[in-house]
Amino acid sequence: MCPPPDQPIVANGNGVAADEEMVAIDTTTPHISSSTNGHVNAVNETTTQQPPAVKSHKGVYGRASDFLSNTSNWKIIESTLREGEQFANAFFTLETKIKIAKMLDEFGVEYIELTSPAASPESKAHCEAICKLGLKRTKILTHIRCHMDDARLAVETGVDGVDVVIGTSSFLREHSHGKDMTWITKKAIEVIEFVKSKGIEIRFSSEDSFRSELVDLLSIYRTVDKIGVNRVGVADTVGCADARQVYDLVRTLRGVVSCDIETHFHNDTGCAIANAYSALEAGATHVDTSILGIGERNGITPLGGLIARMMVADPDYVKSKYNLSMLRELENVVAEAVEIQVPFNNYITGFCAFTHKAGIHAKAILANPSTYEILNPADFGMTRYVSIGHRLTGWNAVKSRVEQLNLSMTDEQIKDATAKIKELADIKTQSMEDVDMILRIYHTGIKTGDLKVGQSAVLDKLLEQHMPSRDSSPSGRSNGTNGTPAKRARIGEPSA
Ligand SMILES: CC(=O)SCCNC(=O)CCNC(=O)[C@H](O)C(C)(C)COP(=O)(O)OP(=O)(O)OC[C@H]1O[C@@H](n2cnc3c(N)ncnc32)[C@H](O)[C@@H]1OP(=O)(O)O
Ligand SMILES: O=C(O)CCC(=O)C(=O)O
Ligand SMILES: [Zn+2]
Repeated sequence: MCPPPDQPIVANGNGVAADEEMVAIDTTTPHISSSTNGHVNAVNETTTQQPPAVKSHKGVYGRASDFLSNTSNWKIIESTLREGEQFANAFFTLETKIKIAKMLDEFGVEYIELTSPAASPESKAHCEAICKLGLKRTKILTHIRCHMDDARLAVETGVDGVDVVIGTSSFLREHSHGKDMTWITKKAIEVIEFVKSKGIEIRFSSEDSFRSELVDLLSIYRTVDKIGVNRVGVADTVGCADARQVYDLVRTLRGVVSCDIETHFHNDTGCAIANAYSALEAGATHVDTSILGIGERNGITPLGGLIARMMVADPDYVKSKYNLSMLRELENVVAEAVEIQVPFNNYITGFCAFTHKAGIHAKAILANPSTYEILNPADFGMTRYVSIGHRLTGWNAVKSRVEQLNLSMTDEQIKDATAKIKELADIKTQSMEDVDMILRIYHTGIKTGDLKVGQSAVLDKLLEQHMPSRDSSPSGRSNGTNGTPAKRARIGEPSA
């Protein structure tokens, strides 16, 4: 089937190959999705001769210690409604919290964590209301201080579990709660035993773990493990840890406790996703996330970023657990609720996450998307685009458009037309409409014999006749969100 001439080109997507079989693209039946401003949508569906995107981690880089790795066996503790509420702009009404909680349930996260009922009367009421929703899959946790008053409130709300935290670094022991390790251990035991007596899950976490003494950490984790916590938590509260430090601490802890290990990473120094991955490699079982990474200061491991990372490690596992096509909507709902825009370079859903521009990239992407993509946009209900109306374009990308427009042109003619597109794009980015018009005028000129290859001056004249009032304002520019600003190509919209 030929694409309608007013639509951009789509090859059909395959992206990451899950096994090592050779697969390749069928470009004979291009699918169409709409775009403007010089973007070709490129998605290839039928695959033959396509190499695997990455070799299996263990297959290529296998290390003796990889028996510890949980990169194919991990759970999400989604904390948008707790850590996320600590984001400067966040004010969640009950209605918004319910909407987010239901969407997270549908997405498939294993846990959601809610703000402490001790925070305010509304926080307690919200916690109770969310517990009454009867979510299908997701368990509900609340997050409290290591304090009996908080614990009593928490167990009254109907939650499935309680996450208890207390700072163990000297900074927090001296300047936050003022308690020593003996007091902390005693109080932790009291709180844990109380929560356990109610028959719900209990996790104990040491805030600021990476600036705490290892001996203190291991001692308290061992104690709480012995009395039967479901999980211990490691928290990089100030975002100071690197992936190697995370690996070392979690691997050590894995040898000390038998319970699950939850991890929580702040992103102050840009390591939150890498640290979460490293923790899983070292044997952690749970990762805390928030949508778009919102949280205290610049936040924590973003849900979408973690998913992107884990898709590379084990796509089948991730796809089997989570409803990935919901990611974009979840992010949009949260972005709107906290009045921010989805960043232009957001993992998976950023407006240019699957847009390819340079001619060298465009040619290869059109031949096989795995050349320049490690993630397949179709897995997330997203669309791949190739941008063509700019000075970095190449004749192969233009050829795709020519074919989509069903114009009959030789390679030599396409190269000639490409030179004109580049010349014009040196002045301003060309919209898809501009590109189409240039190609059509070129094609007609060639057919009628008015134009020969290389006759730039004649082509200029024809263009002038047919496109006399071409808009010279910049076009094809995005405002950098995954929304739909008026003048830009509809980049990154979910595929039909
Ligand atoms: C790293 C994190 O993100 S941890 C989670 C952070 N979450 C929150 O803070 C939830 C929202 N917080 C609140 O609503 C309030 O801070 C409350 C209700 C928890 C406490 O409010 P207040 O009693 O007014 O105390 P305030 O917030 O000023 O100070 C914290 C108090 O908790 C104590 N504290 C701090 N951390 C802990 C802890 N992990 N376990 C036990 N006590 C703690 C401090 O010593 C201080 O006690 P103080 O009354 O003796 O000074
Ligand atoms: O409870 C935890 O493990 C983490 C608490 C927290 O938000 C932090 O330490 O940054
Ligand atoms: Zn945090």
